[in-house]
Amino acid sequence: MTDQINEINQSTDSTTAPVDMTRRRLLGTVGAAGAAGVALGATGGALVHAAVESDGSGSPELSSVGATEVPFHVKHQAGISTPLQAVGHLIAFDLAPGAGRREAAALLRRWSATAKALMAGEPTGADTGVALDAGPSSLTVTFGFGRTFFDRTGLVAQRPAELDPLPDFSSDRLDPKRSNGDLWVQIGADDALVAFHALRALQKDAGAAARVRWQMNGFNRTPGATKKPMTARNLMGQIDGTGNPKPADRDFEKRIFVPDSGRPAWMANGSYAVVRRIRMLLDDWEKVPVAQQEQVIGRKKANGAPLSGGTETTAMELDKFGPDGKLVIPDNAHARISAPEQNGGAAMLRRAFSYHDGISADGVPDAGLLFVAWQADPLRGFVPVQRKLDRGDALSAFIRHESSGLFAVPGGPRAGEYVGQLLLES
Ligand SMILES: C=CC1=C(C)c2cc3[nH]c(cc4nc(cc5[nH]c(cc1n2)c(C)c5CCC(=O)O)C(CCC(=O)O)=C4C)c(C)c3C=C
Ligand SMILES: [Fe+2]
Repeated sequence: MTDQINEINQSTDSTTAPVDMTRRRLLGTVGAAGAAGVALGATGGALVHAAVESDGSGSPELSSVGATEVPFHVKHQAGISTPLQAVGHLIAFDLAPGAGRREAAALLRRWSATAKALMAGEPTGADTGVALDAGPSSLTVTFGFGRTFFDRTGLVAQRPAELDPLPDFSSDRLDPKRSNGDLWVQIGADDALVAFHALRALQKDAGAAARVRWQMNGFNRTPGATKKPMTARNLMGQIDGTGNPKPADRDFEKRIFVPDSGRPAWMANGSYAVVRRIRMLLDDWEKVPVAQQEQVIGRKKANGAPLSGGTETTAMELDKFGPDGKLVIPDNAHARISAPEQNGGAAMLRRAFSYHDGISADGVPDAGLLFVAWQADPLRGFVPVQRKLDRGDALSAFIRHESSGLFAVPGGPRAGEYVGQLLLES
């Protein structure tokens, strides 16, 4: 068994190329989810692995989540339908004064080369050594363009209408300094050092061309931490991600990605990311009895099952009444209001990270959700749902939207190309 090569196709996502584990020579593979090691995350899958590796030195090495590699050259950029990782960094950049299209093209070329190397577990030119010893750890780096990018680069004619500003919502408490940005980078990895290493490398690549506008750091449960595969929990303790469109759904591609023939042409196979930093008012939430918390969401806290009965994956019965004559899933329950059938089919892929930035000046936890919603068109995904939530969601008493961004994320680069090449060389 010493030289056995285990190839495991981690992906439950038909739109993402298989994750490559061939670079590790494994003695054995023992997944917490069983030999195939497939676990459900918020987006429908997260690999759990624990394995013993021999490097020929006689000392066995533990090789676990670190061995998993997500490919860079794929139809859709990695980090959209990729299983949710344990660590995330979201960073927005503004082009520096004087930097235009030429500088932006050079930057995206540098960023793409760095992302490709790091996602393969390879060092970069001036490597800091922070990620030495670790494998790729499911690292993904995803790049997007904000509305202002097109003004700065003289590419307004190429700007998609989908990047029109999001409407104002009555419950918004947005900080403009932590909102929007010319460029957006999402980093995800199952190892914090690997994620930090990528973050530093990409920040250095920015050089004189772009400056960090804002940065947010998030996390999720570590793959393998639960006994069996589970959807993620958020900092309110709820199972969060159950109702997400699944890659196996017939209309998944259509809902989440711009078609191959879509317009503008440079956005073919791309997607639009709505990013909201949503503070959770945890001191208030944690005083609410669990039964009442469940009424707020419309699902059981322990297992995510709808209040109408069944298990996590049972469909909600929105018309079911209890013996008291009341709807068992209240009419202001978050899961009811946000359900596609209540919103003309509007759906999005929610791929969030939790965040915790300590205690804020007012003495309460600065913690919540780095909400990232993916869709082919924000006007048929996030916007109608948030409009409805804004009008009467029971959850709104316990959350506060503090920043917002909307980014056009082009399709994955073909071999030899960099991300956004079709736009920048159009
Ligand atoms: C505008 C979109 C949404 C925002 C903003 C949002 C914030 C938010 N949600 C939770 C917790 C849960 N959300 C759940 C379901 C759910 N939420 C949205 C949309 C937004 N949520 C959708 C489309 C759905 C799915 C509805 C469905 O198809 O049934 C759930 C239930 C479990 C699940 O399906 O994921 C929870 C829990 C928080 C804490 C939050 C802001 C901090
Ligand atoms: Fe939600």
